Amino acid sequence: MPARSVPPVVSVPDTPTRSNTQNGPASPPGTTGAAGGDRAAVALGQAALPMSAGQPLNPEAAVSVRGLRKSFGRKDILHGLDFDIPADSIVGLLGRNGAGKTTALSILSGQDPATDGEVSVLGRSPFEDATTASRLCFARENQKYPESFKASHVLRSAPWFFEHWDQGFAERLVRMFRLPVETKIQKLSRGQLSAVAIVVGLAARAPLTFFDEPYLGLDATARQLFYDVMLQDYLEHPRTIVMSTHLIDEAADLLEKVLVIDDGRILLDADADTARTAAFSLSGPAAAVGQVSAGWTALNERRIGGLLSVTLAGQPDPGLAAAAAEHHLEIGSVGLQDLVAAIGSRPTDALGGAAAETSKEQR
Ligand SMILES: Nc1ncnc2c1ncn2[C@@H]1O[C@H](COP(=O)(O)OP(=O)(O)OP(=O)(O)O)[C@@H](O)[C@H]1O
Repeated sequence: MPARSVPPVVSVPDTPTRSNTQNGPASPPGTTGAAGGDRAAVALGQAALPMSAGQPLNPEAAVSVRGLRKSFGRKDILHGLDFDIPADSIVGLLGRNGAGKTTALSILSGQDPATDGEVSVLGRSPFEDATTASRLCFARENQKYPESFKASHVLRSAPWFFEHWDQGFAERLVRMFRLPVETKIQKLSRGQLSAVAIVVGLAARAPLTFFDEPYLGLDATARQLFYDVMLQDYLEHPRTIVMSTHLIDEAADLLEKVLVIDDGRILLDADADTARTAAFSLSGPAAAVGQVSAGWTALNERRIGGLLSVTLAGQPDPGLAAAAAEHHLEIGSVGLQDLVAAIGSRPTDALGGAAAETSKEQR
């Protein structure tokens, strides 16, 4: 049986990924002969797939991006992104190191020009636009400040930049994060620099806030404090918050929508609930896992000795559940972190290769 590369179900809408009729072995007990890839694509759903190109900008969205490209010299970093960020939501921009998250945020915040494409932020083109700049806050730990600046200077000057700045809230945050406001910023630890960014990002109450990995250097207690206080303040003062993060499971409960970016491409664009049910795991003896998962789209696999765990797109149907039970295989849920790791772990030009290899080895 020839191995076949499986198209990237998470980034190619409506593409059947495999058909048992064409490729697979006999259907496992309890399953039909219908294409598992179709099932998986349906289960991932349109809501989980990246937006298709060619749609007009969405005037209702806080951020609307079409065909966004960015190159540095000859190096292409963003390869034509299409996505919307709904107003009054908390959105996670998720992806591995070097995926292009900061590059995208720099463009959305107007600090960098796009190489190509359309970008609408709060209804305007953001690059070097003073109106947009006055309505957004880009909070990051490596923000540049004048050499002599202390956090107290930052907090005193913030009201000039942010119309909705809440000084009392800023002071409460300073106490919560134990920020030494009279120490020069240059002397602050990485965690304290993150705390400065968090205080500014939250107390600014900007209509649109970008947090770029806001937790760098923060201990677990401080990170939880940040998530709690952000959610509380967001509920009291709804606004649009976009947070790039690697610590996905920590932040998962906050997120209403997730955008997964990898190698400058959007791999997943989904509301968080859809993403949480976009995949499941199947584990047990490798041969049985291979047999039962044949026809399903494998996003990732882990092998330890003779045991295999595969992450499969979609949700288990009764046929798969029965086959898994018969072979004493374990079906598990896949959290957001694992889903992102699974879809981001495959080479972009070989998505599905792991699945094909898995199936091949079984035959
Ligand atoms: N000014 C620049 N010149 C050349 N290449 C750049 C520049 N800025 C970023 N890059 C490259 O663009 C790619 C994406 O970087 P970016 O910082 O956007 O990734 P990221 O997803 O934020 O990563 P991380 O999670 O590690 O912060 C990387 O390969 C990086 O080396």
